[in-house]
Amino acid sequence: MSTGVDALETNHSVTSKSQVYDIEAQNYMNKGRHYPSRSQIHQHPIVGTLHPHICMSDRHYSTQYTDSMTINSQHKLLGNIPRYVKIVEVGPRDGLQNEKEIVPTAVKVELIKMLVNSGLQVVEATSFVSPKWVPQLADAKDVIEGIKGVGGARFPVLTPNLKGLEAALAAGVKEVAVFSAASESFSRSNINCSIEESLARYREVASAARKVSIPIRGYISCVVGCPMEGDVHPSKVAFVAEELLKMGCDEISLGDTIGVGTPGSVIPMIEAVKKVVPLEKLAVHFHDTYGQALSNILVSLQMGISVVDSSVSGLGGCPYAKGATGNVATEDVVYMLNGLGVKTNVDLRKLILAGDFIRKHLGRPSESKAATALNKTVFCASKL
Ligand SMILES: CC(C)(COP(=O)([O-])OP(=O)([O-])OC[C@H]1O[C@@H](n2cnc3c(N)ncnc32)[C@H](O)[C@@H]1OP(=O)([O-])[O-])[C@@H](O)C(=O)NCCC(=O)NCCSC(=O)C[C@@](C)(O)CC(=O)[O-]
Repeated sequence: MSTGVDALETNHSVTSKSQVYDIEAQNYMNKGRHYPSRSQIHQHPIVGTLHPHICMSDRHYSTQYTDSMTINSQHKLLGNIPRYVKIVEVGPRDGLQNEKEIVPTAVKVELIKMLVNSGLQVVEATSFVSPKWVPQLADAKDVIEGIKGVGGARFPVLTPNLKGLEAALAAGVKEVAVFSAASESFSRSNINCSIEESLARYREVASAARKVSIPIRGYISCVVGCPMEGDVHPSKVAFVAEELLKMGCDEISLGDTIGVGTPGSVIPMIEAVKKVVPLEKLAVHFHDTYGQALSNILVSLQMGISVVDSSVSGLGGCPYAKGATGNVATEDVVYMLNGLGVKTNVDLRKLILAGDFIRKHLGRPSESKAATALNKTVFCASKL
C-alpha cells in the first residue's frame, strides 16, 4: 500500500483526510523527523483554513482557487492583482549563463523539458551571443535543436545584434529578445557599447525580426541600481523603455539586475515607465540579492503588471555585476501566487523536481526557500 499523500492520490481505500494526516505523520516520525501538529497546520497564515492533506499537497502544488482565496482577491490591497500571471522562466539562460563549469547540452535540454512539463509556457532557452563573452551558452544552436518538437511552450532567446538574430533564425528560433540597460556603465560592460549605440543596433534587429513576423522582447537592466553608478533615475528607465516600444518590442522586461531594489525604488520606477509603455506590455525581472524580490513582485502586481520573470531554483547571477545573486526562484513566485489565488498553470511539485534535477547536476543546494521547505516537510516531494 502506498502511504501519505501518495495514498490519497493512488489508494482509493484511504479516503479519510484524518487517516492521511496520521499516515504522513507516522512516516515522518519513523524517519526521525518532526511533523507539524494539526493545530500548527491550521494556524498557518496562508493555509490555515485548509485541511492538512490539502495544505501539504494540493494547496502548495496547484493553483486551484478556494473560498478563502476568493475573499483575498476582493481585499482592497489585492484588488488590482491579476487573476493570471504569465511566468517567463529564465533559468536555462539567465540562470546558467554565469556558471563556470560548462553544463552539458543534454542537461540543458532535459532541464527545459522538465520546466515545460511543469506547465511553464515561456522558457527562455539560451542566447545567441559571442561565445567569447558567454562561453556557457556557446551551444545555443544545439540546445535549440534538442528542444525541437517540444510543444506547449515558447522558447525565446537573446540576440544582441543582427549576427545573433541570423544565427537564431537559422537554428529555427521563433522568438527573440534584445537587452539594453538604463545605466551607461553597465551597457558598456555587458555589451561593449553605449546605450544609444545599443538602441541603434536593436532597431536593426527589431526591424529584421518584424520582417519575418518574429515577436521581440526588450530587456532593460539596472532599472533601479547599477553596480558601478549606484541609484538609477526612473526617467532613464522610461527613456529606454519608450525607445524599445517605438522600435517594436512586444514586451519590455524591467530588470533589477543586482537585486538592490525595494518597493520604495521599484514603485517610482514603474510609475515613470507606465507613462510611456502600456502596463500590459511590461514584465518585471528581479534578482534576489537583498531578499527583496517577492516584495517587489507583489507591488508590481498591485500596480497591474502581470508578467514575471524568474529562474528555477533561483539560479543565476550577472557576469558583469559582482556579488549579484540569482533571479528570484520560480518556486517561490509560484508559491506566493498560489497563496494569492493567482493562476499560473504551473505544477509546483513538477517544478521542484526540475529544480532538484539542475541543482543535483550543479552540486549546490536550491536557493528557493519554498522548494527547500517543501522538500523537507512534504515527504512526497522529497521521495519523488
Ligand atoms: C554584444 C557583443 C556581441 C558585442 O561584442 P563585441 O566584442 O563588442 O562585438 P564585435 O562585433 O566586435 O564582435 C567580437 C567577436 O564576437 C563575435 N560576435 C559578435 N556577435 C556575435 C553573436 N551574436 N554571436 C556569436 N558571435 C558574435 C564576432 O564575430 C567577433 O568574433 P571574432 O571576429 O573576434 O572571432 C558581446 O558583448 C556579447 O555577446 N555580449 C553578451 C553579453 C551577455 O550575454 N550578457 C548577459 C545577458 S544580459 C543579462 O543577463 C541581463 C538580463 C537580460 O537578464 C536582465 C537583467 O537581469 O538585468
